[in-house]
Amino acid sequence: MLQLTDLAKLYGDTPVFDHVNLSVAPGEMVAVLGDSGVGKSTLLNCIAGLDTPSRGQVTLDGTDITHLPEPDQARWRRARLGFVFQAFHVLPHLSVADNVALPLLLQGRHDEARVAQMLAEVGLEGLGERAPRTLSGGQLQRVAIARALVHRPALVLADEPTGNLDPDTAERVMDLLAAQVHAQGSACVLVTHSATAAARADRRLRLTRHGIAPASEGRA
Ligand SMILES: Nc1ncnc2c1ncn2[C@@H]1O[C@H](COP(=O)(O)OP(=O)(O)OP(=O)(O)O)[C@@H](O)[C@H]1O
Repeated sequence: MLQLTDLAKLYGDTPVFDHVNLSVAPGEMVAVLGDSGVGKSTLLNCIAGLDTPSRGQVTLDGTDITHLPEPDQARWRRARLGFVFQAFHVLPHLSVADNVALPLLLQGRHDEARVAQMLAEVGLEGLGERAPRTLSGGQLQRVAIARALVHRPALVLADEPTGNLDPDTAERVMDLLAAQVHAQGSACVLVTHSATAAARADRRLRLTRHGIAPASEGRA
């Protein structure tokens, strides 16, 4: 269970966001919508420990991430977190399979069967030896999803994962992400501008300067 308690990020006296309270259950996908610049990416980075909140707490399964010393936080990220980005961030000099294997290798684990299973789950069976540059955008995002989930993380953070994809591919990628998150029981926070992508989430919330609240339907 992911828990954000009274989380705030300020620059000087100016809040980007404040009073963010949120619980995300295992296997639940929550979409965070909000105007451009309201701090959605900053919120994800604060949850991941890549940015420091000015106030409040992030806990995952009872562990307070916000106040872990950096080496422990990095270990926590490697073991418990999967991240999917808009720009895929697939490493160009590694094969597709080696990209997917990366989170396992960073923990000193070799598990070819698990990598093959993930490639099959995202519909990339047989493409493991290919170089990323030979794949389409939709296929690259499938690689990124397989990589984000291969180590069975408790928490998956997705920042505009369909932002670089055409509408049909975006729908298929979101179906895949939602199915994987549900099947593996990971809590997932999805940041998106896309109403279609947000529709795949179990809940939709809107981030404002003053907090986070259920999004009114019909407004992305
Ligand atoms: N050093 C800084 N000083 C003051 N404000 C900053 C600083 N760095 C970032 N900001 C502000 O923090 C806000 C958060 O930006 P962020 O990228 O998280 O928003 P976003 O909701 O993800 O935007 P978008 O939807 O456009 O990607 C922005 O309004 C930005 O201007």
